[in-house]
Amino acid sequence: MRTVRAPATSANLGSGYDTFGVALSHPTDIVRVERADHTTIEVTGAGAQFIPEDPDRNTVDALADALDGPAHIEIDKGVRPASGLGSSAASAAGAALALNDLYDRGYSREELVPIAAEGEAVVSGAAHADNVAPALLGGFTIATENGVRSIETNVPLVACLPEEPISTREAREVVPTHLTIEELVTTVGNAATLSVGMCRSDPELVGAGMADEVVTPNRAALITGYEDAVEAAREAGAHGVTVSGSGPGVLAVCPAGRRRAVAAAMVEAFADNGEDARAYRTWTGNGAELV
Ligand SMILES: Nc1ncnc2c1ncn2[C@@H]1O[C@H](COP(=O)(O)OP(=O)(O)OP(=O)(O)O)[C@@H](O)[C@H]1O
Ligand SMILES: N[C@@H](CCO)C(=O)O
Repeated sequence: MRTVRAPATSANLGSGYDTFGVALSHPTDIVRVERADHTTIEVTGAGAQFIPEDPDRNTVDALADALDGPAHIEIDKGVRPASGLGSSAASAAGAALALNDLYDRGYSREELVPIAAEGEAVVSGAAHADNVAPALLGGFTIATENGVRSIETNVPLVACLPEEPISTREAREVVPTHLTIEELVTTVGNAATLSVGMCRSDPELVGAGMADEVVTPNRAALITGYEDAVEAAREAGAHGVTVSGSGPGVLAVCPAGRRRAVAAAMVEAFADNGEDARAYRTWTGNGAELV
């Protein structure tokens, strides 16, 4: 038996669609694996009622196949599904690390990233690695088709989750398929600024680099109360605010001492729009770990 704690993650960070991701210090999923003749899955915890235990529809079965490691897999969800905090990726990363160790497959964490990304394809239709990369490696990650890069960083964050779920599959349908050269230039500048900010653990630079006018506005339109939440967070001291992953979660970066105020302001703004929301005061964190 192996047990892994795997973190929530936030992908895109505005300017890094399908590329950037960060691990959050909490919430986390706990994944337990035990050798078995064939794979079975048991899910408990946050939003468990919305997560299929049928192996063909759960992210973790693809990993048991890829690692040739049939197992009874117990997932205790701390990361609510369809929230924008990489719920499916937390389970996939946790199962990948646990099965790799249980069956002594010897893959490095970097090598496990594309394997875990295949689990994402089961739920979103695309094997994007921007959640599984930080869930496995921790810190800030840049996932491209040429591989994944990661750096340790220390940035205060608030993740606010409205109740109304949004599925990644549906949110990918509103992403534009083309952009202008002006939009490309602006996006490159913002993404580079954000990367420098992460390298320096500088929340102000990270916040500036989160700006995005290409993907984020279309995603934001799916989230009731988004504009008000952004405005409230900024008034409370946030340096930058964006859609977390495919939403409906909203991610704010702020000075460490402003997290409580930013969290309260966002929850109140959603409530004013008739949306229940909860906020996590968190930091960039570590990747999945055996416990
Ligand atoms: N182990 C799992 N954990 C969570 N969700 C799962 C799992 N296996 C399958 N799913 C399904 O995946 C969907 C949630 O994944 P989705 O990518 O939409 O959300 P997310 O991972 O919270 O968000 P995001 O990727 O935008 O951060 C739900 O439909 C859920 O039933
Ligand atoms: N990059 C992905 C993250 C969500 O899984 C998206 O925005 O669709």
